[in-house]
Amino acid sequence: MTPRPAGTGTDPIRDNASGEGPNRAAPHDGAEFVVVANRLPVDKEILPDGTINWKRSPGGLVTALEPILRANTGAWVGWSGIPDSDDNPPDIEGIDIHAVPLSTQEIAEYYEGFSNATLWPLYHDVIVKPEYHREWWNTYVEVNRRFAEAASRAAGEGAVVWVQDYQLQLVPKMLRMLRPDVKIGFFLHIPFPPVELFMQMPWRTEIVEGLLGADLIGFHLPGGAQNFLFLARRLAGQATSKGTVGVRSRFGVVQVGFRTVRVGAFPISIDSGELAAKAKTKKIRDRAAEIRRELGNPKTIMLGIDRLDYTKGIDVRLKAISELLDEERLDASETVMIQLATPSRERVESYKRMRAGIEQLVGNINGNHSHTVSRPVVQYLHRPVPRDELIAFFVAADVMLVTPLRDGMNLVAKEYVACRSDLGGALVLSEFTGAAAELRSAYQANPYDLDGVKDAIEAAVNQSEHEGRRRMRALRRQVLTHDVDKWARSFLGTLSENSETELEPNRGVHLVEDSLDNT
Ligand SMILES: Nc1ncnc2c1ncn2[C@@H]1O[C@H](COP(=O)(O)OP(=O)(O)O)[C@@H](O)[C@H]1O
Ligand SMILES: O=P(O)(O)OC[C@H]1O[C@H](O[C@H]2O[C@H](CO)[C@@H](O)[C@H](O)[C@H]2O)[C@H](O)[C@@H](O)[C@@H]1O
Repeated sequence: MTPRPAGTGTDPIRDNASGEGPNRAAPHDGAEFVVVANRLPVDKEILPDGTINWKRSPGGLVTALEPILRANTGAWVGWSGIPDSDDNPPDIEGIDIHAVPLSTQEIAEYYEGFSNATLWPLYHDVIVKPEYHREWWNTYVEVNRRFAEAASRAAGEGAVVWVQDYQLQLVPKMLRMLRPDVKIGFFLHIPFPPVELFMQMPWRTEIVEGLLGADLIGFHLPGGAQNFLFLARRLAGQATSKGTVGVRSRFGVVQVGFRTVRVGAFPISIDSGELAAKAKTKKIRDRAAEIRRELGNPKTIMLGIDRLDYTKGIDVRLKAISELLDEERLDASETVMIQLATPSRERVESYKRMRAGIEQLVGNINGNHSHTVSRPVVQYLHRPVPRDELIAFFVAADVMLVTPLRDGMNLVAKEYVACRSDLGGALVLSEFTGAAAELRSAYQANPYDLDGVKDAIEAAVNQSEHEGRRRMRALRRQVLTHDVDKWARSFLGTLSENSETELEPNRGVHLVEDSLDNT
C-alpha cells in the first residue's frame, strides 16, 4: 500500500468522511493503521461486585487517533498498566487491542528503571541524576523487541505504524527488520536533549540507530529535531541535511543507505474545540462558582494541575508563593492556591523524595500563613480528579501556574486557555515548556530564577481586565487553531508523502557528512 497525504480519497489514513466503515476487512489480514505506545488506551476498573470493566482512557492521543483508527481497520499495541497480567482487554469499537504483558521484573527494569530513572531524567536536563544499569538496558531491549513483534503481528501488508515515545525508541529499527513493507513513524513526546547530555548515554548509538528505522521522526520543537540530526551524523555516521528545521515544515533529512528518513517538529495539542464547548456549559460554570464559594470567596484563586513529577516545578511555584506571602506582596487572607497532583511512578526513588519535599513545603506555607484552620492557603490533593471537575477548576482559576523545569509540551497550559472563553484568567508559564514556543502572550518566566517567577505571578495577579483579555484572546487564537487533530494530520500527512521521496532522495536538500568542523 502506498500511503498518500491525509484527506485524499485513497488515503490509508482516512477520516470518517471518506465513507469507509469501521468494520471494513483489512486487505491482508491485519490492520492498515497501527499505533504502538507503552500504554493501551483502556483502563481497568474493578466494580463493587468484583466484576472487571475496561474503560476507554480519556487521553488526548486516543481522542486524536480514534477516528483515524476506526476508519482504517486500526489496531493499538500497548501494555495494560497491570503487572503480570494475562488480561486481554476487549477491542474498542473499530480498534483491535493487542496487549503486551509485562512481568513485575520487566516493569521494574524497563518502565520504572530504564524509561523513568534513565531516559526520563537524561532527556529532562538531568534535573535528577540518570542511573545507568546494564540489566535495565537489557530488559529495555527485550521489551522493545516484544512490542516490535506484536506490532509486526498486528500490521497488515503495507500498513502505517506509528510508534510513540521514549519507552519504545528501538522499535522502529526492530520492526523494519521484521516488516520491511510497512511505513513507520515515530513521535517523541518528551524533549530531545542537548547533544552534550545525550552523549552520557552508554547505549547512545543503539538508540539513534533504533530511531533511524523510522521513515519520519517527530519532535515537539525544531531544536529537538536539530539535536537529533547532529547525532545521526556523529553517532550513526549518516549524511544529513544541515539547514534549520521549521514547525511542520522544512523537514530535516537523514540518508540511511537507500532510505530517506525525515525529521521534523510537530507540536502536539489538545481537543481545544471540545474542551472550549464543555467549559461553557451551565453545569461547569455553576460548579466553578461553587468552588469559589467553597473556598470562602477569595479574591484570587491560583491553580496548579500536574502529574506529581520533579520536572513540573511544583516546588518552584510553592517557594515563589511562600516568599510573596512573606514579603506581603500576596495577601494570605485574599488568596488560595489549589494544587492538584496525580500520583505518578510512585516506586521510583526520585519521585518518593520529591513528594516528601512538596508536602513539606505545603505544610510550611499553611503553618506560617493560614489565618484559620478551616482555610489553608494551599489546598493540596494527591489524586486524579474527574475530567468535569478539572474543567471547573480551570474556569474558576484567576491565575494558572505552569512552572516546569523542563517539559516536552505541557497540555495543561493549553487546556486552561481552551477553557477561558470568558477571556478571564492569566497564565504564568515556564520558558522551558514546549508550550512556551506557541503561547507567547502568557506571563513567561525562567523557573530557575525565583525572583523572575515571583514577578510573573505578581503581574498576573494584578493585571488589569483589559490586559488580561488582550493576552487571553491571543492565547486562544493559537490554541483553538492548532488542535490535536491538526497535529495528527500534519504528522501522518508528512509520513504519507515520504514514500514519494524514496526514489528521489532529498529533493535537492544538500547533505553533509560528519566532520570536526560541522558541529
Ligand atoms: N490531578 C489530575 N487529575 C486529572 N487529570 C490530570 C491531573 N493532573 C494532570 N491531569 C491531566 O493529565 C494531562 C497531563 O498532560 P501534560 O500537561 O502534557 O503532562 P504529562 O503528560 O507529562 O503528565 C492533562 O491532560 C491534564 O489535564
Ligand atoms: O505513562 P506514565 O508513566 O504514567 O506518564 C504519563 C505520560 O507522561 C509523558 O507525557 C508527555 O507527553 C505529553 C503529550 O505529548 C506532553 O505534553 C508532556 O510534556 C510529556 O511529558 C510521557 O511522554 C508519556 O509517554 C506518558 O504516558
